[in-house]
Amino acid sequence: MVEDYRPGDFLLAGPSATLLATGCQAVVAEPDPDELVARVGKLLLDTAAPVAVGVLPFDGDAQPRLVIPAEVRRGGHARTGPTAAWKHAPRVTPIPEPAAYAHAVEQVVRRLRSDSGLRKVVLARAIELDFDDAVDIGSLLPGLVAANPIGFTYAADLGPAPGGRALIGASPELLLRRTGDQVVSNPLAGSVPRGVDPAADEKVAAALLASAKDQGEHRVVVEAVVEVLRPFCRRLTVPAAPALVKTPSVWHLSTRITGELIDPDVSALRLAAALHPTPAVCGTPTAAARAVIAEHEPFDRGFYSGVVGWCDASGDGEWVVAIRCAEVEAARMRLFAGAGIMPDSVPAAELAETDAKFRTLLAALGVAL
Ligand SMILES: C=C(O[C@H]1C=CC=C(C(=O)O)[C@@H]1O)C(=O)O
Repeated sequence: MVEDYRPGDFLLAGPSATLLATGCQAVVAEPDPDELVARVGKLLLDTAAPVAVGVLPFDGDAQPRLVIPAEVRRGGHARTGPTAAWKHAPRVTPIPEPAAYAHAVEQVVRRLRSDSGLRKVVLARAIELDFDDAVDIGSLLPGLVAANPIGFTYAADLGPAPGGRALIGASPELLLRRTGDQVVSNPLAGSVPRGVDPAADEKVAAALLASAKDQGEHRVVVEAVVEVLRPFCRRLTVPAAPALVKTPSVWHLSTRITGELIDPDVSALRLAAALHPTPAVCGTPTAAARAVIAEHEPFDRGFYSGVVGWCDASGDGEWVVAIRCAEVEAARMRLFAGAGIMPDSVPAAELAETDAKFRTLLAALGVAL
């Protein structure tokens, strides 16, 4: 099914299910979450479409893009495919330069140490890749799925632009899945680049699990997710300590939170909108962290660190955090990667972590930094 993706389609290929949506009956771009949920719900009933699909941006005032597709195909875990071979290396423009990012981390660390009200800020950087020819997203997706079997590979159309505009990525982070009255959220935070050989890899993973800085960085995310979900759930199960999960390039601390809804009419989209943005992509407290991000990131995040997924008329759905991704427009790709900054963060380590996060897409592109 992944091989059938065409520009303009929506794809979400996860560990157990794949969804490919084509065509467009309607678009909802309403930023107000309550209004968005209501409009999508009404359109799903009016059109009898099986699902709505799309993306919410990082910025709460910006327009989301949810689509009622014309046709939807669903299957199990996607089959894997070969990595695309790129003929020419792209021109690479970091935004900002790596040294400037490290400097910004240093300034945010200083701020976190002096402002007791601010606990965590996620600071991101971008890399622009300019190719000679328009990027063929369809040829990238099979390799991305193959390389990220436990993650969620996605491609979402971002609306009209000459040559199209899309968000593509492979996220390891499930924001929210609702199946009937059962909900699951699997926040990730606290990361380290994978080791170069098995022994080194084991060592960095053990160090991550033992790191007070990473445990603290993870804890604020779990606390925030629990605080949002608690009022909606009659039962919420939260493991006492995080587990380790790995992507091909990064180890993460991970907590799988499960719950049972009090009111099964609360949709997956409503819950995802309530959770977004968690401190895994923004910080704590949210408003203060947003302000620090606006001050230090020299670009608009757009849909990076937003939410991507689907929901149906019954309220079921699956929404993942839009990370390890790039916005693609014609021959240009803008890749994003962020890291959770804590008062004891080391700028060089956060820079290395974002480098490793970029590798999710760079590996699929066959591009080395
Ligand atoms: C913000 C990103 O990752 C988040 C998810 C997992 C681990 C993270 C971390 O350890 O900083 C981030 O919170 C990103 O990949 O751009």
